[in-house]
Amino acid sequence: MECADYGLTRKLERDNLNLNPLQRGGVLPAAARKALHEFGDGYSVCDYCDGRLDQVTRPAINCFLDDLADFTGSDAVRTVHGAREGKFAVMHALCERGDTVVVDGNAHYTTHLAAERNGLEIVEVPSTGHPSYEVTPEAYREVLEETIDRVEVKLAVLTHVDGNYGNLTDARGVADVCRKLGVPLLLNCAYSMGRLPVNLRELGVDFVVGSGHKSMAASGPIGVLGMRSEWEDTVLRRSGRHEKKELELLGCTSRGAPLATLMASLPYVRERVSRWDGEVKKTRYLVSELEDIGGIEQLGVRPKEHDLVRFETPVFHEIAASHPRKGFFLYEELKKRGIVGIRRGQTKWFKCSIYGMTEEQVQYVVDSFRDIVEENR
Ligand SMILES: Cc1ncc(COP(=O)(O)O)c(C=O)c1O
Repeated sequence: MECADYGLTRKLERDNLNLNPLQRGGVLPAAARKALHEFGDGYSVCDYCDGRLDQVTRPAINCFLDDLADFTGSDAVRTVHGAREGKFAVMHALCERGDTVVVDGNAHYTTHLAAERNGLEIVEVPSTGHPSYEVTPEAYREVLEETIDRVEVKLAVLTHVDGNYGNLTDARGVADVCRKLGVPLLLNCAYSMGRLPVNLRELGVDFVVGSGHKSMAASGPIGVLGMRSEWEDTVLRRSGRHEKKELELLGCTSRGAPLATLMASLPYVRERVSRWDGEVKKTRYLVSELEDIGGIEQLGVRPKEHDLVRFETPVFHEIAASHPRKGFFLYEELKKRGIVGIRRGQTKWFKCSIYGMTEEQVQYVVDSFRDIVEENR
């Protein structure tokens, strides 16, 4: 049945309240949906190209990149296919095979893969472990100093907000450490740029990467790579054969709808970032209400500084043990109430986000969890 049309519908996930953190920051506003339709054809932004994507004036990609540089506090900015491609490009430009990079213990798998594909050795800065899993500037300093005693460290990578616990790291603190030790720092902002204020200059980092489809209301795949001017010659160096083309970007990155949606969403994203404090407040409310039910506990740093929350949920695990639907009961009870995004069959823990929901919707989510516990305990 699904194979006939390849199952190309996501009505369930789109029309219900979706708690999956991955899905909350990439929802398109009306202007981006219009741009998606307008620029859906193949090379749709290339009608008036003179050889460089970042210099196209119709649509005004050149002006958009100036605005994006301003938005991220970068000297130079380019679009890439995703946060991972941004990390890969910087590692590729700065490092040789066999070089060493230092990354935090909460790094996303794509940081590891970018390093692995570049043939780099990874040294990890451990987190504090259960229950807060915090990565501190102090731990960063210790690992960097130890590593620098042995080998040259070509690059440090810090996950601004990680995808497991939603911990917001002290980027400025880590940047101070890196600057003192002479190591360039790339900040992975996949879960922050487009949700909360991120400014390369103010944070004192060398590079920022963002993810359009994760946190910037773009259809994707698309990402953002911002840098200080001193890295432009290295990261944006040109091809020997095709003098206009930037080598690390393989000439051009996204050439159509993903870029058009990112562009259309920038004014909306700029505005929503200014309301970040309200998002944090809603998330803290969710945590306090769910913990109040009993048998539900937030992991990660407290109080929350980001909308992604990981909960340990022994109460749901205990219910599952004697429930006729076993571990599937939670997914099914939520679905009955129009809530999706918690993995089927999973009851020991879950990750969720209420980013962008109204206060009424948040209250509905809270009440639903409370009812499910009361009706099944
Ligand atoms: C912290 C973090 N970094 C990077 C990524 C990957 O982003 P992209 O899909 O833009 O490469 C993710 C995606 O889940 C993430 O959570």
